[in-house]
Amino acid sequence: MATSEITDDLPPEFAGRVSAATLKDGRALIVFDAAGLGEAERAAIERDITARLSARSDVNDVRVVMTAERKAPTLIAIGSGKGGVGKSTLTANLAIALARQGIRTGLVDADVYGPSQQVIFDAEDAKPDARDNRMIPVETKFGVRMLSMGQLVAPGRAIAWRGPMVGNALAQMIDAHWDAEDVILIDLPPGTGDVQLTMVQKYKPAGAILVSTPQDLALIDAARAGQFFDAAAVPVIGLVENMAGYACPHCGEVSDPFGKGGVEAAAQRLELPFLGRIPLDLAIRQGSDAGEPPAAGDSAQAEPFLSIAGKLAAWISARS
Ligand SMILES: Nc1ncnc2c1ncn2[C@@H]1O[C@H](COP(=O)(O)OP(=O)(O)OP(=O)(O)O)[C@@H](O)[C@H]1O
Repeated sequence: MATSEITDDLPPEFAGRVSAATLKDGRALIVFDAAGLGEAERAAIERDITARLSARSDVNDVRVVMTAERKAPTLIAIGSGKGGVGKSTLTANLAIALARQGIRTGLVDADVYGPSQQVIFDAEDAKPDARDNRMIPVETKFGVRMLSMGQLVAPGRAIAWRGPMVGNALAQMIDAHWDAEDVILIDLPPGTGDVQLTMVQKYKPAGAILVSTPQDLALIDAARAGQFFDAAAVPVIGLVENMAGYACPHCGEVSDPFGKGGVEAAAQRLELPFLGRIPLDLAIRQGSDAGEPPAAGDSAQAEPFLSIAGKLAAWISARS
């Protein structure tokens, strides 16, 4: 659906103030520059836009974002000491869970070595547009807009990038048109490399969440990543244990292939909050691979993500 078709339904005097108008899967998003307008006038315009667009048969949800007094979105980094521990899975599901709690959430996939968010979000073919030389995040069907390293380069090429290119790509994604978001989750590559350095030097996140499996080695690396954020004065919001407790789909018996409780014990030792435990569950992997992240549904697999998102939301609201 062409953008001009939704703006056609708005009064002509709004034209100069509408900085973005998109319609995807029935969800209309209008970003309105409300500079200089009073509270009552802004509210009246918001009501007017909502009423006009809701009247369309192809619209079932309208979001109007007034931009004049917007603060920059809160950046939250999701990191891990080593790869493959479920950082991307956690980031995607947390973003969706936050959005379900009414927090306008975006996602930046900065995992240069293995960007995977387009797959999880079922947005593999989406390519971001640009306006005023800045990228426009891609809409997804989960109410979370996103940008990914995987959208900037051909598959498999990113791994050859060197520091400055990585920093540049990160800058493009963070400086994009995040006009509609209050919070942006950043899926970092594992470890403490170029992306993390650029992040803390140029785009210091408000806080970081670290994810680890309960294995000793993963935990040692997670502690190291924690020290890195600590040294950069980025508060660690807490630790998440992933892939703990495997429930056999056949007999239901719960076993602990990587041990259990190690992350909670490590959090205690490091004097960091423990945010929750996500079981090793085939349905989580299958949902991610199929572009159906569990946090978007109401299955038991959604529950740990919703609970951790609730703690993150509380942390964010306590600091603002
Ligand atoms: N709790 C879980 N239960 C089952 N499978 C999981 C779970 N968490 C993650 N996975 C699966 O494990 C694999 C690795 O997860 P993911 O890509 O999220 O890890 P990562 O830490 O981001 O890895 P990388 O750093 O390599 O990108 C994926 O196939 C994912 O679907």
